Amino acid sequence: MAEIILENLAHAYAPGAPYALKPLHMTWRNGGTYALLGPSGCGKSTMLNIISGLLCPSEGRVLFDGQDVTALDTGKRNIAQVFQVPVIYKSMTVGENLGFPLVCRGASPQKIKARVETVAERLGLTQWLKRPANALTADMKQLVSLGRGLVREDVAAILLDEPLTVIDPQLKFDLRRILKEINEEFRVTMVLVTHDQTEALTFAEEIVVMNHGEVVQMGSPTELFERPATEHVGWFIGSPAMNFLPAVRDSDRIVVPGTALSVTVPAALPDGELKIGFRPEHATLAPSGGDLEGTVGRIWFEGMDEVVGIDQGAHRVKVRVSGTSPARMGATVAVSVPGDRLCVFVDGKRLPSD
Ligand SMILES: Nc1ncnc2c1ncn2[C@@H]1O[C@H](COP(=O)(O)OP(=O)(O)OP(=O)(O)O)[C@@H](O)[C@H]1O
Repeated sequence: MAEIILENLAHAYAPGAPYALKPLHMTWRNGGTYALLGPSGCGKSTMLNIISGLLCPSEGRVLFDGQDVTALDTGKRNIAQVFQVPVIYKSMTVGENLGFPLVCRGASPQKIKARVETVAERLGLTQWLKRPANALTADMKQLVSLGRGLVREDVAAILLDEPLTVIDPQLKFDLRRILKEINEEFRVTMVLVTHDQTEALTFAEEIVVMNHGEVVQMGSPTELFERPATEHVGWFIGSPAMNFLPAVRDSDRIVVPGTALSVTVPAALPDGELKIGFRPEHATLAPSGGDLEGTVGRIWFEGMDEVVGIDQGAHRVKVRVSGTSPARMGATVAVSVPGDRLCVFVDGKRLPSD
């Protein structure tokens, strides 16, 4: 288990090529759970491969518990990795697969047996231990891959590169729970790469949101939801996405024209395109009054809630309503948002409000 520091790290795949990973500096807590979240091509795998030692960064250093491991290859970093496609040794049984990392490190047969049994029990693999691993379904093979990552108690970190993609939805849910339980029990640092926000938000204590090779925000699920650093995070985290309405400065207020939505101009307001953003969860509907009025243009379900899309001028504002809303298509409705839930964005970046 290790604290991981990415010190002034950056990566370009060729001299003079644009950064695949733009310069960053961050510290990951010993025993923490982290998710690298972002769209395809944003640099998640580049960052994970630098941590695992598959890739040497073009700038900066990787430190495990203060030790510079930048030049060490994967085998010397004492990490466990689980990939998108299950990796199993076809000629071995499930039990032999699970125990293999311990065999390679010369552990005693008693130690291997005890540890394999513990991990197998955790993952629901006990009844399969003596079966050939090759006969398993893709789901089960991925469980074995995961189990091999967990069998060593001394690993610095477990790196999980989209390991749940091949897993069936119900098992996915169970596996996320199992991963969290394992983290709580063994306090091993875990890093999950995913492009699925639900996976990231339910697994990790801290999420690193990436876009175009840049870390745009690192924070807890609540921080990302309540205080998105950029418009991109507001769009990417939350379902439905945050509402954004164009705004203008009107003496000492920032206002959304044609509405009563407004925020006091902060002491320092940089020049740039202004928007006011708010979460659909923080808005409420009323028959009239409110901060803006519009026409109901769409209603759809999100789990147990209903989302009402209200057309206001050229914009559609989404309001999340618990249960079934009284709103009807084509009706005029009013939307209210508490002032402390409004966020101001300048050129896509949120102005700090606290
Ligand atoms: N070996 C390589 N050589 C050159 N460019 C690369 C290489 N690997 C990745 N890239 C580029 O680096 C950028 C980041 O890629 P990366 O694979 O890290 O993104 P990602 O977020 O993991 O994407 P995905 O979710 O699709 O795996 C992309 O523009 C990609 O084309």
